[in-house]
Amino acid sequence: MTYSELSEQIFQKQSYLCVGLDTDSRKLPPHLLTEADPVFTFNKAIIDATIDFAVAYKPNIAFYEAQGPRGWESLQKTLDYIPKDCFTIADAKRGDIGNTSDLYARTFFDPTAAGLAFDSVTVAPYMGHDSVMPFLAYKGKWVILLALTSNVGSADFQRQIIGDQELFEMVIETAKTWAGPDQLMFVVGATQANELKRIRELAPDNFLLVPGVGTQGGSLADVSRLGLTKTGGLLVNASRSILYASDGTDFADRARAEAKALQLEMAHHLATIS
Ligand SMILES: O=C(O)c1cc(=O)[nH]c(=O)n1[C@@H]1O[C@H](COP(=O)(O)O)[C@@H](O)[C@H]1O
Repeated sequence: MTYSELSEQIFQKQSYLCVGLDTDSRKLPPHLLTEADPVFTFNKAIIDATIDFAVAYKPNIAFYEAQGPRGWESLQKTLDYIPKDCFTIADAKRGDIGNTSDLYARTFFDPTAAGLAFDSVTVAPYMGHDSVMPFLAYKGKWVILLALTSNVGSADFQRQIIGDQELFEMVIETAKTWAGPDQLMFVVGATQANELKRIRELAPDNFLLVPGVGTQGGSLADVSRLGLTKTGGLLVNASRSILYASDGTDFADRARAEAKALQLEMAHHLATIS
């Protein structure tokens, strides 16, 4: 999906919601456990329930890998089920020496080589340019680079001062020389809204993937006020607050209500940008 197609979807759906498919087999509604593939059955119901309100879906790969080969199968079926006009994110947080990153990129981008057909993958910047380039070699695919993450440990390295800037600022400035906003997004945690003004100065045109609203307590209002741009420029993720709103037979209805509430607030914020 291109930058302008993603932007169009946001204005069409009046939403920049990304539903995080962090499907934990231990948290599934009990009545689904007799299904042949409970994880896929759950994901299918969540996608059906939220599709009117979401522009993106982000399966976190850990939840699937932890299930062994069955998990990978559930992931493949889930990706195939997501409508093609939605942006898809493999939240894998990969990055390694070049030849290894090359295989990670194949895993998430190249169905002709037994891989998956995601639009994007999350990548850790720590190993530098040659660990990121193999992902960027796939034209039409996106790298979503960790900049300032939502967790407390983000202070350990990302907030350290190097020269006259913090490490996450250096990551953004340097990575911008590797690819344009048509292929590169940055992850900024919703819990880091105070830094969004500075981040928008450094990256005015890049999409930001912002996880951490809902269960982690980030504010959608603050993120939207400081992060929205004329093209949208944001994908705000919520996982647990949508997926596990209920573990009863009403789980999909409750997930839909959570997603709808976020979308309604997003429509309101979109109306404030001209
Ligand atoms: O890259 C991410 O998506 C990510 C980065 C970050 O800084 N914080 C963060 O929570 N995430 C992911 O976003 C999702 C957040 O889930 P909830 O807190 O349940 O909404 C999880 O899949 C996390 O792995």
